[in-house]
Amino acid sequence: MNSLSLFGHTVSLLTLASWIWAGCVIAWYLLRLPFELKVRRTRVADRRHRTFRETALLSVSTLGLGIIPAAFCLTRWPRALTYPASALQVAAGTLVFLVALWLFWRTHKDLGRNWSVSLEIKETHKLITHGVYRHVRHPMYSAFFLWAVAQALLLPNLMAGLSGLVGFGILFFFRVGREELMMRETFGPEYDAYMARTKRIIPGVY
Ligand SMILES: C[S@@+](CC[C@H](N)C(=O)[O-])C[C@H]1O[C@@H](n2cnc3c(N)ncnc32)[C@H](O)[C@@H]1O
Repeated sequence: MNSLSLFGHTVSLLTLASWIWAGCVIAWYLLRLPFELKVRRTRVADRRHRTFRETALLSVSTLGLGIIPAAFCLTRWPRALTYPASALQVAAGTLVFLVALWLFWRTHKDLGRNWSVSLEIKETHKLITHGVYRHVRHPMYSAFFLWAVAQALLLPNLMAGLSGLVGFGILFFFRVGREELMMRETFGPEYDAYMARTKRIIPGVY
């Protein structure tokens, strides 16, 4: 099945999957907006870790999770790497994106004013170890990985589908060690103990 009827119109599965991807990405930023407005009023104590390298990593991630898939949804480029969409794949991708959205919202609720896009420490920074932070140290990164998996399922194109896993994977693996070092420098034994009882992104596994 490569097309279906929606409100009397025939829509290809690929078009539907592109709309779902775009809708979930818009929802992601709308969910973040109130938290982003709130943290703007929180003063930063340490921004030594907000380096050019951080900006480069954020750009690579945005390219893989946003720009390349958006270009595919709008232009179908690169056509040669597209394969037939399957309804099961689109349904699974939608489900994974919904779980990612929930987890992303939950991490913002738990982190509150301690959240920042890049690596920094606020003046009133508190170590959060409750809510979803009880299960893993980096649940927001788990949510981003789920977005990347959902993208791979939703977009039947080898480049647009997999660019999220590559782009966010690069950000994660080059950032996570530095973030943990920054947290250990700030919170000392409290963070060491937290590290000893939790995994990074998958409870009990990694
Ligand atoms: C983009 S957020 C990601 C947070 C976390 N790595 C995650 O994936 O859920 C990065 C900022 O969150 C803050 N942060 C990370 N873990 C934290 C924790 N357990 N408690 C409070 N702040 C934390 C750090 O100050 C860092 O600059």
